[in-house]
Amino acid sequence: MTIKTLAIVGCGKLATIITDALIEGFLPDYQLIGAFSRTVEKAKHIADKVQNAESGYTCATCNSLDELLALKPDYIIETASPDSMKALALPALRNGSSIVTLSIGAFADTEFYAEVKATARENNTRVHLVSGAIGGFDVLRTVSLMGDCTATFHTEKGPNSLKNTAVYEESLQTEKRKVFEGNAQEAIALFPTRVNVAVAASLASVGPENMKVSMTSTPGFTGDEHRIEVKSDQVHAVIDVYSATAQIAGWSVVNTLRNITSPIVF
Ligand SMILES: NC(=O)C1=CN([C@@H]2O[C@H](COP(=O)(O)OP(=O)(O)OC[C@H]3O[C@@H](n4cnc5c(N)ncnc54)[C@H](OP(=O)(O)O)[C@@H]3O)[C@@H](O)[C@H]2O)C=CC1
Ligand SMILES: O=C([O-])CC(=O)C(=O)O
Repeated sequence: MTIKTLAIVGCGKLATIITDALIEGFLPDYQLIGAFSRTVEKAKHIADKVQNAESGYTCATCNSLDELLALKPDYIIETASPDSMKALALPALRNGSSIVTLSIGAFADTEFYAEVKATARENNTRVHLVSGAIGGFDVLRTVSLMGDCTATFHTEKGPNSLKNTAVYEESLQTEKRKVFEGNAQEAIALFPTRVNVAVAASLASVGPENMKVSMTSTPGFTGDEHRIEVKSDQVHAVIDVYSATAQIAGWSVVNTLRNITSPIVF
């Protein structure tokens, strides 16, 4: 197996988990050669981790996306935001870099999604939508291939994780309430970095316009509880995932990268 090169865009909490996993030996088929983030110190923090691990190669702190693209990485890990994914996807694919992304909400824009698919195909590159804080893409995709089906996504969060969103009110600290009902496109428009999972599940099944999404705020609730349900005339599948923190999303990138180079593919 030849070594694949990686670069990371968006050097926050999840990028740190992925970098630490690489340093700890979970990604032996990869070298992390570049990091870029809105705040350059954060990119430097990631690059320094790799340098300090004496990995025998250089990880560059990039001052712009163009600088990162110039490194011609085989894979770009996107752990920034749906907006940043929108800005980098087409230039990265045209550059010959495949993408592993957590900000799947970017693909709620169906025109953009179609353009990304066409560009990846033209450039012999791929976009990997990681399972993130959920799972079950296999069953969602399989059931939707078999014929008509319906799919719903419900998420439960604590009020503190809704602060700085349009639905937040102090009363949520004491009252349990449904704070959102709509489709996956409407959900990601209202919560741009909190329901990437709903868009991901919709793309794996009925599409962002047809996925019914709801969100409940529960006082004192810690973490996220996601329930995805897909129903057809033959199959009824329920996928429940509770996570106390978003760490599972970082590890899902590690899992996807391992799958890419593994002789056995899940
Ligand atoms: N699919 C899933 O299950 C999940 C997906 N996510 C997605 O992953 C992303 C990362 O999560 P997390 O690590 O917790 O978030 P953090 O806020 O810890 O890290 C994101 C980093 O990306 C940087 N950033 C933001 N926008 C840009 C941009 N346009 N260009 C370059 N850098 C940028 C931020 O910079 P600065 O420091 O300057 O703010 C920050 O350092 C989330 O925004 C969300 O979209 C998260 C959880 C689950
Ligand atoms: O962490 C989660 O449960 C989900 C999340 O932030 C996202 O999908 O963007």
